[in-house]
Amino acid sequence: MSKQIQVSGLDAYYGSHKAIEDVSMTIEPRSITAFIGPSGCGKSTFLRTLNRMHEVIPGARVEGKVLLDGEDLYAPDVEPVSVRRMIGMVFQRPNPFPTMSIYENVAAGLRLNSGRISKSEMDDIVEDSLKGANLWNEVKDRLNKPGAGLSGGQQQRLCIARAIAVRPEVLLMDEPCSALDPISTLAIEDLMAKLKDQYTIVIVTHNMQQAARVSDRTAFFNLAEQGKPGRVIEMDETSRMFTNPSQKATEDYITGRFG
Ligand SMILES: Nc1ncnc2c1ncn2[C@@H]1O[C@H](COP(=O)(O)OP(=O)(O)OP(=O)(O)O)[C@@H](O)[C@H]1O
Repeated sequence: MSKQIQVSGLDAYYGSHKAIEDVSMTIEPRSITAFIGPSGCGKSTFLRTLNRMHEVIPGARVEGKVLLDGEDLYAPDVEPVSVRRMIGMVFQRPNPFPTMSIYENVAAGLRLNSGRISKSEMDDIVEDSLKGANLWNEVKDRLNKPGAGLSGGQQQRLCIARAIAVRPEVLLMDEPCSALDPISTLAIEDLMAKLKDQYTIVIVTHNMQQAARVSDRTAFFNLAEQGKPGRVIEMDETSRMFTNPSQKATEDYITGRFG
């Protein structure tokens, strides 16, 4: 259930504005890759090109290649919806469907993506997904209560349960903890460490300690200069990036000298 992503020569545009340029990287399965870098350098844009969410924005487009275990995600015969099923996404603000129950929130993605599923099969998947997201014990007695009644950290784990219910290959997380308190943040980080046994995980984070704690590899994005597109300055093992980066700009960013 975990696949490699290979990106080569990727540019992403909003209309005529080129937001990122010439990004190439390999994202390994069963590992966590972190994207760091100053605001506006294109981390979220790049993340959204990996599951074809970028093109949802009118006028937005991509050039270059994204391969999932060798398969071109931008080939003409590939449906963006099937890409988004294989490569799930968790956003900055927990966004459960507010009026739906906890159970229905987890089942929602499956109902959209799969054919008929029996009640008992659905029960099993909902339970497995909530267990997978470390939320089952907290909600098992109130599955029919609204998702909006959970705490922020619980809501984010509910969104992760919803994302994994469709059994994706990859989980993209765009600052998944930035709206959470430190305890909930640690719960999500523990969960990520557990999920990486099964999934390819990519996380955008502004929190250097978080990148250092959770990720195996880190990519540092930056603008070549103001007004120019963002690019990857350096990518390496996280331990090396944070102790002995090869680029001065990486070191300056990590040590808080800019950004
Ligand atoms: N929907 C959009 N329409 C037009 N331009 C956009 C859109 N979203 C982002 N951009 C532009 O693309 C560039 C990269 O933005 P992006 O949000 O990807 O950066 P980021 O590194 O994720 O920033 P942050 O860390 O602040 O979230 C910026 O110049 C931004 O203004």
